[in-house]
Amino acid sequence: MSLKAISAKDAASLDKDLMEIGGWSLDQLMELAGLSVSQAVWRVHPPSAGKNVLVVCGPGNNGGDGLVAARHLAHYGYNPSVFYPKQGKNELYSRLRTQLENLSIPIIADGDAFSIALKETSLLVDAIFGFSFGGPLREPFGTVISEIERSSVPVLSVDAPSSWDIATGPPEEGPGARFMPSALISLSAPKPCVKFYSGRHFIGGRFLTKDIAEKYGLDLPKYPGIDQVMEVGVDADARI
Ligand SMILES: NC(=O)C1=CN([C@@H]2O[C@H](COP(=O)(O)OP(=O)(O)OC[C@H]3O[C@@H](n4cnc5c(N)ncnc54)[C@H](O)[C@@H]3O)[C@@H](O)[C@H]2O)[C@H](O)CC1
Ligand SMILES: [K+]
Repeated sequence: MSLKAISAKDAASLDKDLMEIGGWSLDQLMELAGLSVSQAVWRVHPPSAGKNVLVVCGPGNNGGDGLVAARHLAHYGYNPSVFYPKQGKNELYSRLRTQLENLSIPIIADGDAFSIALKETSLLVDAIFGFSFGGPLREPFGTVISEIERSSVPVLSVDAPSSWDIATGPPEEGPGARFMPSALISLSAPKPCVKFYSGRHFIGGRFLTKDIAEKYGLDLPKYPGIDQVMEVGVDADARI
């Protein structure tokens, strides 16, 4: 099956609609997004495949999804750790950090500790940037993406492969030019850059209503049963 993609501009507008018209708070959306991420992790990498999961979080809401996912992963029996080099400043992120600390989930901010954690993990969750990424990578993220590219650890990207332009995909050169995660979970709807992606593809964020899907011309995924994720297809799979 294929799902219609949503541009970065429309994705931001859809989130605004959910919050301003739909009665949602950001915490709620992020909780469901992060829950979906944790379920996608379980699908691609059950604990029997290795319990160490390194969640790399960026400074925005994509990073927030990663913080939520790390908490759920701990409750599922994984040993998550979080690399959070540029920590989001607002109260929402600070509450999410407290929740992780109360589960004794290590939160590291230092590049050397990240290099060590990368060698010890069996899966990396890329929650660095989502649909608001733009322009050349600013440090420390160029170095971080280069290290991830060089490593052989499988990667699940949240919403978009970090460093890829949301519309035009991987950069032609530099960090990210060879970045191809083995799994991707698109939230609400695939982003246009999914056409450059090959690997397992999931959709998550089970909160869209029929009205909002129609307003943005999106498909409502038919999630099976109580699942928060649905596998879309083995190959890049989106109509734009
Ligand atoms: N509807 C949903 O499914 C929901 C999805 N969510 C997630 O939110 C992100 C989008 O979050 P946003 O805060 O708008 O932006 P990002 O996290 O993508 O990044 C912003 C962050 O990154 C910095 N930045 C941007 N470009 C660069 C660069 N070139 N170099 C370095 N840093 C950069 C910028 O300064 C900001 O700090 C979406 O993708 C989903 O994952 C929500 O959870 C809610 C519901
Ligand atoms: K990402």
